[in-house]
Amino acid sequence: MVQKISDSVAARWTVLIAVSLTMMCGYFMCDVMSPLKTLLQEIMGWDSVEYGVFSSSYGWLNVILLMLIVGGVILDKKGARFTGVFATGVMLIGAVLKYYGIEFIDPTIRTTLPFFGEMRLQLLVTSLGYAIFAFGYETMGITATKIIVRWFKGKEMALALGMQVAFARLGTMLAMVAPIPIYNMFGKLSTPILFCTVLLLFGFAIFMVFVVMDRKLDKERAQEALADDEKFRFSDILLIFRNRGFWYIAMLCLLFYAAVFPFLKFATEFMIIKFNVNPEYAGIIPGLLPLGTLFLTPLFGGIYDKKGKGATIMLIGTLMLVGVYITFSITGLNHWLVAVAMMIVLGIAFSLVPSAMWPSVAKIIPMERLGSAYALIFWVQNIGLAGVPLVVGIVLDKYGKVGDSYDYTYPVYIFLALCLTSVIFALLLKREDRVKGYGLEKPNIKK
Ligand SMILES: C[C@H](N)C(=O)N[C@@H](CCCCN)C(=O)O
Repeated sequence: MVQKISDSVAARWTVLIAVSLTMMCGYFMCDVMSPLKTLLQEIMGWDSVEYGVFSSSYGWLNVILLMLIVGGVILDKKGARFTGVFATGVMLIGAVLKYYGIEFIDPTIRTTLPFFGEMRLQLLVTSLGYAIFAFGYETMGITATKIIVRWFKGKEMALALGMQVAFARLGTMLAMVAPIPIYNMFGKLSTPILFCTVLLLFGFAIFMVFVVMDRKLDKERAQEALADDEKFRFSDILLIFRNRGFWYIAMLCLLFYAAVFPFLKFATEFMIIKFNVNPEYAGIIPGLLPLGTLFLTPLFGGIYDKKGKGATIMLIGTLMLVGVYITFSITGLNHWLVAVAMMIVLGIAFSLVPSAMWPSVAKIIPMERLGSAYALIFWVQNIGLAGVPLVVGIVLDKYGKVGDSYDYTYPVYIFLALCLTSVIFALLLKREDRVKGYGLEKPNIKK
């Protein structure tokens, strides 16, 4: 008897690896500029506000123009194969524009824009590139999540989602560790971006493996005449909006991620200033964060699959993050070993919450609305990812300037406030689960 592709362990893990590799390349590109903040300042003359504007351009299309929601609708209407190819193509276009901005535009040329006023042309073009990239990247993120749920539901779903996040962290780790050595080797700020762009091309090619396999799965499902559980209806969005559990998890996602990813954008400089780490190696300490999550996210995902306790896992993760920022806020604690220890704790927290959060969405929202639900959650989350770096950049510039350097006290308070609020939403989610019986505390694998 020929084995069905939907039952094949090898097939679903091949799909997972292909999709995860594509995403990994995206994660590399997403944070490649973070370790270069100080160099952007020294070589191009960008200040912290300009760096904040660049980082917040992540949300220009996704949040302000609602393109991320459009991405979710495209996914639910056109399917994962089309959307994945489209999104990866968009990432590539954005990456090329970002490279062009840094490599070819003279940083002293200024331009005037309605609303924005006067700004560097280089900053504008690079930010536009980043905004376009972010649209493709986030759309690919929801696509990858839906693909994994489709191939793994009722099986090792949290482990698979955890593995995808692990690959993603590998991309972030590369972004923390590789740009400065690449810059030192070639002497150009644009070379790390070029390097990522070439990797993205590789990611595009590898996604085709998924396309081929998913076509086979579609044929098989058509023969079995499965229900049209993946058709999108606009009324679905309203149903999602009315779900309180959805809002708790979306708010938790917004606050928790806003306390981690935007911190990474400043982490290299923070290590240099607060912990006196040599700038040459300063990217290595934040690079420890993704390194830990690489192994722990699938581990915690596996625990959730087998033992449950999803809501508790998220609560513990948020509490650990609070501990990290309290430690960062203590003035006298500035030995580099403290930084290393806190990055490890942050890594554990950053494994706990995502490992339980993403599979939990699939327990709160039914499959046919999942693409839109993930898109909405990503949209809410993007408000923080785009807004917090801008706020931090402005706060640093206005209140943190100490000569040529910065005092990070207020930014640390901002991150602390975010994770303290995330604890409240983790508690609310746990209570809602008890009331509504979503099964967040139950295992994912059905016996
Ligand atoms: C940044 C992106 N919107 C995001 O939230 N990524 C998550 C992973 C979500 C997908 C899980 N399959 C992350 O933790 O990086």
